[in-house]
Amino acid sequence: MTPTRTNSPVLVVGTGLLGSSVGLGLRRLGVDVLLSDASPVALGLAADYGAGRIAPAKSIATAAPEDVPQIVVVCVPPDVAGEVVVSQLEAWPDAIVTDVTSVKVAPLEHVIDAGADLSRYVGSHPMAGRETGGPLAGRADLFTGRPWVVASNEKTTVFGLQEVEGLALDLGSSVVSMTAEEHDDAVALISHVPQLLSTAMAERLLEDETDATALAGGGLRDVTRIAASDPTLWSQILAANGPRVARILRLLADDIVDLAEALEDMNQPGARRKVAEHMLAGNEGVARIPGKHGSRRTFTNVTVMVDDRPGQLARLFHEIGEAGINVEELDIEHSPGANIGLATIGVLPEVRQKLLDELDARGWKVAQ
Ligand SMILES: NC(=O)C1=CN([C@@H]2O[C@H](COP(=O)(O)OP(=O)(O)OC[C@H]3O[C@@H](n4cnc5c(N)ncnc54)[C@H](O)[C@@H]3O)[C@@H](O)[C@H]2O)C=CC1
Ligand SMILES: O=C(O)C(=O)Cc1ccc(O)cc1
Repeated sequence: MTPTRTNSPVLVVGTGLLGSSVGLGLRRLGVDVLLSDASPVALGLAADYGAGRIAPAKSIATAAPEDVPQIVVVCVPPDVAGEVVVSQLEAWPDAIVTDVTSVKVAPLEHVIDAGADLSRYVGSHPMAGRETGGPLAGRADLFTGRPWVVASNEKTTVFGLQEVEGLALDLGSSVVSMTAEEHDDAVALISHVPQLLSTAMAERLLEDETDATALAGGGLRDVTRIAASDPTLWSQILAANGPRVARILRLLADDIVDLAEALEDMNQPGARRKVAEHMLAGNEGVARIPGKHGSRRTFTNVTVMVDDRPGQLARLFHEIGEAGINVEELDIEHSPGANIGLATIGVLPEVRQKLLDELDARGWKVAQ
């Protein structure tokens, strides 16, 4: 077993999607994981699926030495995260306690207001998730390659920071340090508002009486993918970050009204320019989203038509590999009504021409 930064045992409180993923990831590294959950069903399922063993004790008072956690990871819904962090700080007076809640100011304020030991609480947030919750959705590799925010406070110790950063690194994440306020500002923009926009667009589809969705391609799918998220979890996340989210929503509403006014009469002076300026600003914004490995490098796409037959994608990748070209990004879409798939391959701009030549030489049809 590779040595880990995380010492055994780790206690995971809340064994849904996040908790069971933490457990599965740590078990894979050989770390001893104790599990606890208010729901016996969620707890039993997580244990049965290999996320760890059911914690025999709820506090240091009754725990055998081998069942006393060094670090407690609180993975419960946002509404109860603060109080669970406080109760875990009290139950395990020598442990570092972190939580993975999607907001960071509310749990921190709860710990401060409760007068609990702030020096042992280090809030954190892995920027990785799925639309479905519960232990069965857990994945050992959920955090691999994803940023994990560690939000220290004025009482945080070097030891506490090391413990939480070690956990994130062991689970394959890259650590990003910021304050709780900086975190909540950032997630309002990159996670909470996008969730609401996706939801609002998907909600418009309820008005579709002409079965327009049958024509839907990648654009609509990309924009509405996260509209399938869990309403209970998201109501709690949004309630804990309301004013920050509302501020950005209002700016967005201004942009949308501006666009609608231009579109209502495209012959009015400046209307076309206004639409073009919004499109250009969007191009600039999207170029800011980091690509692979967190770099801001952008890739150029080549879309290849692939027959919908077994083995065709494997052949495509094998041949690209043979040509010595690295695939940086990949997207696969089925063309509605046709027996072909569209494989969009992102490569470094400098190898684009080589890729086009190699595909052509091997008889592949390039769609754009
Ligand atoms: N779902 C996602 O994509 C992500 C969620 N998060 C955060 O992770 C946390 C957990 O979310 P999920 O795992 O998705 O939720 P989940 O619903 O899958 O799991 C939550 C678990 O907490 C348990 N629980 C509820 N109250 C409890 C209490 N008082 N004591 C002990 N256990 C309790 C529930 O029984 C459930 O098993 C949330 O705070 C969320 O903001 C963070 C990153 C991504
Ligand atoms: O929003 C995203 O990009 C996701 O991948 C899903 C997600 C949901 C909630 C979080 O707290 C963090 C990530």
